[in-house]
Amino acid sequence: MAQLSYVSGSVGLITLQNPPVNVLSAATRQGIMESMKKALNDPKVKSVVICGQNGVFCAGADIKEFGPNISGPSIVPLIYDIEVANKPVVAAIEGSALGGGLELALTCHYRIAHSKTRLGLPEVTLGLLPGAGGTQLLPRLIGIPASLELITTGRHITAAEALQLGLVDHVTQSDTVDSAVKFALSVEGEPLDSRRISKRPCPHLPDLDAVFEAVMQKARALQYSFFAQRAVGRWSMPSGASWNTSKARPVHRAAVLGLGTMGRGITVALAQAGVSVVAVEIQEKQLNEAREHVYATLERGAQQSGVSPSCANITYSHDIQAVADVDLVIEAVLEDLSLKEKVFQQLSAICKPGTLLCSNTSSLDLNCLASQTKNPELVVGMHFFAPAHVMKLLEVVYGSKSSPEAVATAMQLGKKMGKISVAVGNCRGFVGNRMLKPYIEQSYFLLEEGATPELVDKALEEFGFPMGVFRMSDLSGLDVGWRVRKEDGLAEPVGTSGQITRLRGGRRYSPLGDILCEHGRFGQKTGLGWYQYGRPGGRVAKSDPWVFNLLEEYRARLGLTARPIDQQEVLERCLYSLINEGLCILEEGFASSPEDIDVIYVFGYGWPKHRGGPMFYASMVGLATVLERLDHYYRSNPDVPSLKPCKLLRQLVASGSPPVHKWKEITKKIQNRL
Ligand SMILES: CCCCCCCC(=O)CC(=O)SCCNC(=O)CCNC(=O)[C@H](O)C(C)(C)COP(=O)(O)OP(=O)(O)OC[C@H]1O[C@@H](n2cnc3c(N)ncnc32)[C@H](O)[C@@H]1OP(=O)(O)O
Ligand SMILES: NC(=O)C1=CN([C@@H]2O[C@H](COP(=O)(O)OP(=O)(O)OC[C@H]3O[C@@H](n4cnc5c(N)ncnc54)[C@H](O)[C@@H]3O)[C@@H](O)[C@H]2O)C=CC1
Repeated sequence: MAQLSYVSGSVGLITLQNPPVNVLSAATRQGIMESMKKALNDPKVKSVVICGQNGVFCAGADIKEFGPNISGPSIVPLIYDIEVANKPVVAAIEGSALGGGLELALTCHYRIAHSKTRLGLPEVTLGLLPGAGGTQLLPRLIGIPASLELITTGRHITAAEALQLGLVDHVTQSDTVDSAVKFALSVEGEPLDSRRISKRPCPHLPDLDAVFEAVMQKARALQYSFFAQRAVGRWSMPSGASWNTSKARPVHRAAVLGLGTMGRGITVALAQAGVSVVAVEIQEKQLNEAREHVYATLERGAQQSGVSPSCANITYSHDIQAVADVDLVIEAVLEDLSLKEKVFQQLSAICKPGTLLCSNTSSLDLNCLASQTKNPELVVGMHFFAPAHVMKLLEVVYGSKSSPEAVATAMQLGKKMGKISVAVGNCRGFVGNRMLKPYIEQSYFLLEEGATPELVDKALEEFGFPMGVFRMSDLSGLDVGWRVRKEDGLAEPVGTSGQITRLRGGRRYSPLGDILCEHGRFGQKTGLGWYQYGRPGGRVAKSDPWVFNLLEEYRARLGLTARPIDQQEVLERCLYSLINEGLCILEEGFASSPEDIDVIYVFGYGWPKHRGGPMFYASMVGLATVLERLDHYYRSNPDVPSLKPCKLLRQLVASGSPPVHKWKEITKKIQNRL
């Protein structure tokens, strides 16, 4: 299971031979031990190279061997013997060096890796620690912060990253074993003391406590997130109705109305949950496309999960009368109030008594829709996120007349569809989109003041968002917000020579997003937005000089001088204004707990899970700090109301900044609406 051969006169080549991935089975460990012994005792051998057969170094311990009766030589003395060897030992790493495989490489005196190699300590994913030296050797080689990250996440890294970290000595594009043999020849006879990692001191870090505290905070945030995810199921409404006093109705048959982007995803998610669906679309072309799209998505999903597709459960129609006998309808027609009002009138007339009428609206007033029906208590919002069959989050929106039973039914259906459902009140943008508004607004203001989309996105991506605000806006389409701003009377044509006003209704307003849309730059779909994408539908964002010119001209037209803006300011302004809005929502009672808000942000908006969510993050940063910074920014921007710290934030700070799970005691006292 490990073979010793002799190459280039003085190199002993030990090849692990345990296909397919050369795991350290008992026989392989035995083989390595015996080959090492032979090579070290052989006077002809001046250096040793260890490699794996078939282009794979070693995938670690043989997981199949784990159990009470493990036999063969123990890995720790084996590894020790390699490190203390008095001839240089070089690891020739190809394919994978994982777990015990990487530990084996760490005991060698030198490491040469092929550029396509992946390295890592994935033990944590198996419920183990890298106990064969990994926890001790890696920090001595690459430092504590990088080791902590690799050990606690189990992340695999590329050879390029390993080289950058100092984990390998050299990366090659050519034959790894050849390179390692040449290298071994070049170091024969050289002193080895400095190459024995266990003999090195652990790198000194002046702020070691801070490093460990940051890791502990991450762990606390993940634990918080785990419980928050479960807490949202225990929903309550301002009336006092809650999950344990309200019974959900069974939903066997549901209808989806409007088979555009959202309706298709919702149809897929319902079918996958085993609910039979009546899918209704007025446009013949859209209906046919939707049928194909839904079928293909279900097929793909079934292939991946190994179950048979649920297409038999779906019937398609272009006639709204087809919804007459369903238990629940999810309306997903265009975002147009008069159209939706008409649709709700029709549904109320057609559906059998007791049918729940849900809307997927993202911004319209649910009470207006409910008022069009005979039974407004049966109307709730089911706000899915695109793509609806993938995204985990569902906001279940209750209007002023929604019955607890209707809310319970939508929550239960969401759960059945594999969603994390959060019950929220009916305010503009509900919870998630309402909080997004000040976040986006601040990012525009930062551009006016001197930032670039790249700078803002970098700060947010390094914070942990998968995409910064500008890349995200390009992905979801800039025209969507533009349409809403036009309807709200905010967006006015700017043109090239007209006067630009930056105050609307006494508030600061940035028309930058509107200017982009006036130029037909709607984001990825048009190939141009805050970045350029090469072609309509392109996905790779590249910096666009056109945007830089626009920003310069815009500032010049307004007499603004660009100033340096650092990442800290980006984070404070974008995140604290979003947090402030979340606290307003809590204060006003549109969300019943900080956990609800955090779950919405983690599962719907890419907030990094290891930072818990906006409310948890605020408490980690310190509510007093958030308050002080908001006060600071509001003083210099009195025309930006979203920077004005809300009452709840002041009260929380005045009460000694209690931990998140104690906020309810304070919010209960000041919730004054609904
Ligand atoms: C006292 C002695 C006790 C020792 C105690 C020391 C403690 C330790 O040292 C701790 C450890 O190493 S724990 C193991 C850590 N290593 C891993 O988690 C790597 C797991 N493997 C992979 O990621 C991929 O297979 C990999 C990326 C490597 C390759 O991916 P591919 O997609 O190319 O191939 P797969 O289809 O995944 O795998 C091919 C076949 O190999 C089997 N296999 C992979 N890793 C194994 C492993 N570590 N142990 C046992 N079998 C393993 C895999 O199951 C598959 O087999 P078949 O399903 O039969 O084809
Ligand atoms: N696109 C998104 O990312 C999200 C959209 N939403 C909301 O979902 C709803 C739908 O949005 P999209 O799917 O993006 O729109 P879309 O424009 O892709 O699809 C709407 C579909 O409704 C059809 N339709 C219009 N009137 C109809 C009627 N009377 N009966 C049956 N079908 C009718 C249209 O022909 C069209 O196919 C909107 O309220 C939107 O605000 C909610 C969350 C995210």
